Amino acid sequence: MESTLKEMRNGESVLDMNDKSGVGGGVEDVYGEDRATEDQLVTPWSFSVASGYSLLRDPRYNKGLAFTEAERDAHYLRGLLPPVVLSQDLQEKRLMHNLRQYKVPLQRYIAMMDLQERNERLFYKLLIDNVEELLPVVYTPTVGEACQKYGSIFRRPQGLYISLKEKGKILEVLKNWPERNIQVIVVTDGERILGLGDLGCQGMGIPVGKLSLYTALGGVRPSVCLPVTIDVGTNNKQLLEDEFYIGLRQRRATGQEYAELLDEFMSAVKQNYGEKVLVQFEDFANHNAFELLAKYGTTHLVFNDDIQGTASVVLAGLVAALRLVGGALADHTFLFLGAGEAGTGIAELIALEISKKTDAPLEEVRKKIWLVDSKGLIVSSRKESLQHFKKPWAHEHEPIKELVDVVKAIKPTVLIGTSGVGKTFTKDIVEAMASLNEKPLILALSNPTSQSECTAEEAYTWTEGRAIFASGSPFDPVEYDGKVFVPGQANNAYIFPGFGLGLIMSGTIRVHDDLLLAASEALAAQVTEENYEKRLIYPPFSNIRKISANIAANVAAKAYELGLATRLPRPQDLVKYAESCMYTPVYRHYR
Ligand SMILES: O=C([O-])CC(=O)C(=O)O
Ligand SMILES: [Mg+2]
Repeated sequence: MESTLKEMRNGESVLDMNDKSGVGGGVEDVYGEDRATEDQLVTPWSFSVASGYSLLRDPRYNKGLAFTEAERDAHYLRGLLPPVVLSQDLQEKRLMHNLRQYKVPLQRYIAMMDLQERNERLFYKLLIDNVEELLPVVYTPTVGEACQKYGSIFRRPQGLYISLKEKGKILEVLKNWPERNIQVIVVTDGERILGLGDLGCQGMGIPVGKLSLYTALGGVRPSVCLPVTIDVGTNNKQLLEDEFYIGLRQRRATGQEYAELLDEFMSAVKQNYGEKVLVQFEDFANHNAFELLAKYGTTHLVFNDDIQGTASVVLAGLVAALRLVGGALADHTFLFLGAGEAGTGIAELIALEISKKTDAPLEEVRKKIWLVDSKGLIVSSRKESLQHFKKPWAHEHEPIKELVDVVKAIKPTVLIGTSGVGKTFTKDIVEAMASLNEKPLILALSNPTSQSECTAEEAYTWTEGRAIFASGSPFDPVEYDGKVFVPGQANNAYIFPGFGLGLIMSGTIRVHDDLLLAASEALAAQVTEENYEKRLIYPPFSNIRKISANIAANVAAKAYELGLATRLPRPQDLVKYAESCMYTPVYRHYR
């Protein structure tokens, strides 16, 4: 009862299908999709071609009520569907209507995940066409709550789970995944999920969500994306006692045991997918995040979104904000609350940018950037007891404990929150910023919304409408004194999809800091006059596919310039090329 399912491409541009180096490239199989070449197909099981009943249950090919009469005849679907044939647009309208009936964000999340598992193209069509409405559902902030409750809302598994039980067998585990041609992996060990802490194995929501954005915002096709959660246990007592917890019920393995599992994973990835697969580290705890990036940065194509992606997006916002506050970056004084991955990552990229622009040595430039951690202002007298990533920021100053006193002493023009702790920019702190600056620049970056250092409304009201504000999680526009201010979302979702697309489409083999600067520059260039009028320092997400194409092009251009790109010859028009590589979610016709 098997039919051969062939797709006629309906206007979607697909990369040169015989060129495995391209985005989603590979060899066409009966699906008209790209699977691996024969010699790569060393699977423990074999593919079968879906038709009839199983076609309806294959989310990658299912179209539900949109199967045409001819398709219903050719693929044994007669009688398995009610008589009506709907257009994809009408399916979208119906689903959006249903989704809006749910008042509880988590219900919307579950409905979206169900759709992803049922009809992938329709899922991406909804997400792309309604990006501003649905981003907060499949991503920050709702994804945070979903991870907290992942065990009880668990339905079909998504992504690949690699736990201590799989030690010694990780290569085999990778081969269990149905796709051979993988180009982007997002991996977490769940130890620091957003600002919510250790969620263990339930952190899987994060790689799944991030990769949905790779496809929706960056146009990387879903079949080449692989979400991975490494489960080495959790130190979250509540989860360990939760009868619905889905992970290993033990405390976290550390030290050599941890390092060995990660090492086996990284080797298996390279062995199975080659050296051009991008591995994005997400939501690891500080110590591991910095170590893994340093360890694998020279041997693999790795990117830490929380350190590098966040840095690039924040730098873009700061550069854009100069249009509103005036001066050059070098004229500003920066103060961070939080000296972890995001804080030190952003600080370092700002310093690098200023140093390149002014020819001043990095050590000099760093002196205008101050960081506060849980013990207060980081100063040189603390140097011995500091973790290595904080040391560059230990400047000469007397110790100060309270943030409000630090603000008064350092007199920053820019205040950035990256501590993962909510409500820490209190009224007195924001007022102190307002008394020091005509237009105080305040970024409350911690996620999800519950961990935001202050709300948009607080930032505008406490500064009498003078603040330039952006936040990691989305806030609605705020009306103050007859004016409407639109807070920007300084979220790495602006950067990583386009950044990853740029790396993949150029066959780049290593991430370099200059590529992050190229991404920032491209993002900042997308902010328009109309945005600035609303005090917005990021372009709206509704234009994200165009923004991503521009980021991808600028990143690829820099990679070619640095000799890191292996896809030759270099395409002439990189923006056009990026656009031509992007996945579109319109249905294909099956013959
Ligand atoms: O997921 C987000 O919204 C941004 C991010 O990487 C984090 O907060 O860890
Ligand atoms: Mg993250």
